[in-house]
Amino acid sequence: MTALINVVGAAVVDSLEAPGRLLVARRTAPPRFAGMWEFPGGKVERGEAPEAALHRELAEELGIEVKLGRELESGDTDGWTLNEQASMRVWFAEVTAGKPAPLEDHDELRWVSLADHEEALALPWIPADLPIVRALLQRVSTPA
Ligand SMILES: Nc1nc2c([nH]c(=O)n2[C@H]2C[C@H](O)[C@@H](COP(=O)(O)OP(=O)(O)OP(=O)(O)O)O2)c(=O)[nH]1
Repeated sequence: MTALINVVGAAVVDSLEAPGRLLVARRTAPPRFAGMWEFPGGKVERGEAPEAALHRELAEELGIEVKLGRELESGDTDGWTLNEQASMRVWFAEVTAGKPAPLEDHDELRWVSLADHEEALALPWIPADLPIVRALLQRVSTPA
């Protein structure tokens, strides 16, 4: 699929080398997504590289700088399908500066276990994110 809207998201983990926890964020808007959990990130702007968009969104929304790790491959160059119009590419990331805070678009951040899959899966995620979360949990429990 060729997405009209390109979204980028971060799987912020405590350590890229040995991920044990994942940082998840609860949205405040729009109403259909408010209260649901997601990967922090947002839309890529015209002329912007996806990785640059992700750094920008993480600085704006959480006040952090990150080092990006590998991409969570979806099998599609556009990334993971969110709906008929939008796809999201997701990268692993580790905080290099700042302490994550819900500055914009979120009212709660939470570090969840990557070992106890139920902790992450029990959250009310944006429904389109669930296959991504499952793939991520699978990915981190399978050594490269
Ligand atoms: N950031 C993010 N957006 C997601 C996820 N899952 C999902 O379906 N989406 C959708 C929600 C939105 O329709 C779209 C991303 O839009 P956004 O509102 O986060 O983008 P943005 O920060 O650039 O904000 P704006 O341009 O709408 O003001 O992708 C996810 O895990 N993270």
